[in-house]
Amino acid sequence: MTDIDGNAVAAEIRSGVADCVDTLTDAGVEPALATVLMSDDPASETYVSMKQNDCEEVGMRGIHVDVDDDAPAEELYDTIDELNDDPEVHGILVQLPVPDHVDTQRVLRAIDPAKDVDGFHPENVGRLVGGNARFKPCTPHGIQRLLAAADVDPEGKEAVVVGRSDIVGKPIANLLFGRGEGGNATTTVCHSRTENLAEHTRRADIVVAAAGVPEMITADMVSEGATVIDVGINRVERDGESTLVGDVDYDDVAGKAGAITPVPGGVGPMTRAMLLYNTVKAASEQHDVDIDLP
Ligand SMILES: Nc1nc(=O)c2c([nH]1)NC[C@@H]1CN(c3ccc(C(=O)N[C@@H](CCC(=O)O)C(=O)O)cc3)C=[N+]21
Repeated sequence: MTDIDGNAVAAEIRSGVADCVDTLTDAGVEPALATVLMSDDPASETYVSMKQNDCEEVGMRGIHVDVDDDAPAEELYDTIDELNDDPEVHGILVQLPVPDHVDTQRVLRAIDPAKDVDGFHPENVGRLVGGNARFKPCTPHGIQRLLAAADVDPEGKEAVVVGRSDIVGKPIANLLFGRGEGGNATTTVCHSRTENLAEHTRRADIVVAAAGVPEMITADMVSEGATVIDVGINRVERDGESTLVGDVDYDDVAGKAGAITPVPGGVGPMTRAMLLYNTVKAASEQHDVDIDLP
């Protein structure tokens, strides 16, 4: 079994992004990512600060806006409008989830599609489904890069996605069955109402676990030599301590899989790297500066 090292692949992407930042800066464009947080959840705070640290590492400008979690929803919509109108901001990410009194769909529609580096605006979702993506959503794009790094070409293979979320399950399925590099797999999407899940996953050459259920994928559910991509980030109590586990029972599955992504150090760092990638892409398109994307 090979571990697919997300930290290493992400570091390569960041290095390529840093070169793009230099090219843009030389052309007089200082690429900038704005993160917006309307939550007091400590995990969300951690993720946003990691994204800001990533910006710093590649020499990109990072702007952070905090909106009080019990402020009126209008305050978030106004913040987004201001960032849309600011020509020095190229990418906007509103950390999800937002509080219950805020309409998530309205937030996603409010972001200028040209600055929508998450790829969640309906226009960008439509383009992805139409096979003409502007910004590939960060986690699915990161997964494609991890498969490529592990020399796994999905073309003609059986891929099974477990989970049908808008941010991972749906877009990764579209990329896996779609035409183009990293696609052309025969793709099945399983979810909470799937009967005989294991029958599906056992047929898979590639399993993408994105259900949000801690360690639900066990060795009996995967075929010998399969590639297993673990998208889960679940904080659980183990022996009185809080630890991070994926949707895959790593210790069980590692002995059977051909290649597997660990948690942490697999998909997570790739999600963040592809966010930087989308931000330099956004800046290059907004200012018509050619860059060599990694
Ligand atoms: N608009 C929006 N876009 C997102 O992309 C988005 C979001 N909202 N809301 C929350 C989820 C979650 N997410 C993660 C990204 C990286 C790690 C990550 O880098 N994890 C590290 C370690 C994490 C740790 O130690 O806690 C790893 O897996 O190695 C985790 C979680 C992005 N999300």
